[in-house]
Amino acid sequence: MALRAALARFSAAKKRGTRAGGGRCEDGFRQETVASNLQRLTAAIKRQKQKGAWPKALALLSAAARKGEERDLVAFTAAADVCARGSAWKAALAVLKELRSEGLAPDLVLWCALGSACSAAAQWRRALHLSLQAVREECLAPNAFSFGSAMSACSRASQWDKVLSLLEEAQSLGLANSFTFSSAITALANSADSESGWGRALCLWEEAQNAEMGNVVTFNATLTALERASQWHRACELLDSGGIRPDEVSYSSVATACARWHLWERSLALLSSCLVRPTLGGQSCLVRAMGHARAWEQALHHWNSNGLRGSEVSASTAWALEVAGLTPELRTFASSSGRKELTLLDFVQRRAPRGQLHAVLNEVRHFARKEWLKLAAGAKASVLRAVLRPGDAVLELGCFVGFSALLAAQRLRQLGGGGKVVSCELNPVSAMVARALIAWAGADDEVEVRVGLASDWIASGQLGRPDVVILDHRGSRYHEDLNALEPHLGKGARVLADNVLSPGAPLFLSFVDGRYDVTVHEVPEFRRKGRLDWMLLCAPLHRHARQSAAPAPPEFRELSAEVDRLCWRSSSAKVYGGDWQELQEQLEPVLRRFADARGWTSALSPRTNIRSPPSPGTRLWLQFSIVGRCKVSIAAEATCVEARPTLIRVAAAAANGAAHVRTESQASHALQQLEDARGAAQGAGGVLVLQYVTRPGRHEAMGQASYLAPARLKRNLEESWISAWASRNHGGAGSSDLLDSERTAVEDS
Ligand SMILES: C[S@@+](CC[C@H](N)C(=O)[O-])C[C@H]1O[C@@H](n2cnc3c(N)ncnc32)[C@H](O)[C@@H]1O
Repeated sequence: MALRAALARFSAAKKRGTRAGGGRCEDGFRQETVASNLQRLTAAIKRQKQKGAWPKALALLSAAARKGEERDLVAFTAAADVCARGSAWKAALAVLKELRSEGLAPDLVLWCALGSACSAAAQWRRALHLSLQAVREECLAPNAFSFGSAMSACSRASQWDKVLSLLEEAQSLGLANSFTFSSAITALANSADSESGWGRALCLWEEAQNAEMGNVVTFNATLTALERASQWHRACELLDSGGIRPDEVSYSSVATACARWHLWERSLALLSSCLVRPTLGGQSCLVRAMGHARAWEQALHHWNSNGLRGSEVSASTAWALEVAGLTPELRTFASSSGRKELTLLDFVQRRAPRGQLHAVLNEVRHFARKEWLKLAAGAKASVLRAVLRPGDAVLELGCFVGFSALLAAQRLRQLGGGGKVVSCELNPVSAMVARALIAWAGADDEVEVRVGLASDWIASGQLGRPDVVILDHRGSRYHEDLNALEPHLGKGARVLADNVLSPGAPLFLSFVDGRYDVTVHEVPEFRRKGRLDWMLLCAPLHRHARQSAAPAPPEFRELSAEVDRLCWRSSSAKVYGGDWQELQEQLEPVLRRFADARGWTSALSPRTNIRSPPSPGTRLWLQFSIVGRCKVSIAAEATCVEARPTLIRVAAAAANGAAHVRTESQASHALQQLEDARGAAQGAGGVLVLQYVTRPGRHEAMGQASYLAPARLKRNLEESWISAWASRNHGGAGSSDLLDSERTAVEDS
């Protein structure tokens, strides 16, 4: 509005100037400058949208304010749009605040942008409020777009009941359109109950058609609902019904529906009749269907003749060959990404002597200290090692470059040899590097890497009967893949799931409840200062004690969708640290409550055989760094509160301990004490599970000091000491204003 007013003033001034003989008056010149500054500012902000670079957009707004330049509703709306693209809902709300402080009032377009920002960040309640309620509070009337935006937010969060009631409301207000119908049908397609939702989706599609509100987007949403519910014949019928001209998405959905039933010939015919290039997802499904039918020649031909090199279809093609017993040259299927993995291979081969497994592992760790790699190293490696028993058949989902697979092989050797590790990896470059490293380490008899989706390998029935399953691929898939694996699990099987707390696997946590005996190991994340993670060790309960899997709570589904979204986004674009932190702050209390209520969090040390456990009440000298939220180093006297053959649990007072470590000499003194404690623990032949108490009676995060090597201990201690100092002096992260992390990011940018 302000921009429109400015432009109106500008053109009036211009007209006056023309009538006065063509010369510009001073006021006209000023108006022109204002208008052109505004245009420039808005254009600069809009340029950030593609990358979702919201800190830059906010910085541009701030810079304009600093220079005393005018900012109007259009510029603020553009900034909110960029925030929506970057899923930065807090930043979007900051834009609203700033707009109001300028004396401007938001319009419907801005409310929709704010709603979209919340929707993109899986904040569906906020999105609903901003798109509809807040609009009404401002005495504005929501339009069809407001409803569509609210519905798509609820749909993304799997709130399908809410979506359907919003559709009814929109219909009663005469505001339903193709967008609202598409949102409702998409919600049904995404519903956990898609098996029964497809009928409802078809009805809505007919309703939309009758009201002349059906378009290709609504049509495709209906096809997707049918595809997800495995209704391939109904999907084919709808495609042929002639109501709408199908596009590449329509063909790909139906082809995917057929491919799910391994009807690859039908799927191929559909994709071939599509005039535009079918989606990569559809082609990937087709090639996988060919793989399941062992039609590897057709898979290879399709991949070759459709120019699919370097695309996501490559992994499926490589899998189709491997599952048929062939060993394709993985380099052919590798895309250009994977520079880091190839550099790692070169690094290790230059430094570790061939055939020395131990040296290879060390060099991978060494490399990971310079360039971050997503490895289960450090304390996680100790948990992994402790789970293994002599002769175990290990199945790992998520091999990456083979670090944890090699660790498992090393442990099996230490346990007397025998056993085997099979590890699945989706990415051909990572799988290729893993194979090369395994061969270099001389462990190719013990470790086998399979390229392709874990679910495809499980469905192929070629993974044997594992004793130990390591889940380290994609948190949102753990429960489905484990469910498919269950019939193949050996007696006394153990399942070790990594990354359950960070980035998080809420659906898995819900899946194992009542079906597995669960222990949570809380461990520091490798090379991620201050971040704790959970490794879950799960043993299947006896058939009679086992409950059938209950549907996950809605909150868990929402959180899982958000974790997936951030992980997905981080593979192709920058995800700001604040976004991860915010997600973690939402996720952690929910998962902790769930695990605490079931008594899973009383961490059990996986190491067994403590020869002479101290009796309860014994005093032990301890020091350890708490790498959780509090970020304090502790040098403390502790009391043994429990001792079992597998565990020594101690309690220490954090406040006392923290006070000890203020100077460097105190830090080194504390380090010495920690070394003593470590020695004491090892002397007893066991593992210390350390607890600290922040409030009397309240036990929180645990660390496992005796797992840590002295050099690492020293680093941890010093780092934690510094951060403890920083948080004491600067107020700490926990108490910060809602928008602090965004502000910092803006300043950084
Ligand atoms: C965290 S890394 C694994 C790290 C490895 N376990 C280690 O500690 O050395 C996860 C890997 O899983 C792979 N992945 C993701 N989804 C997958 C799937 N559905 N099937 C197989 N591998 C998958 C990714 O490509 C990635 O390399």
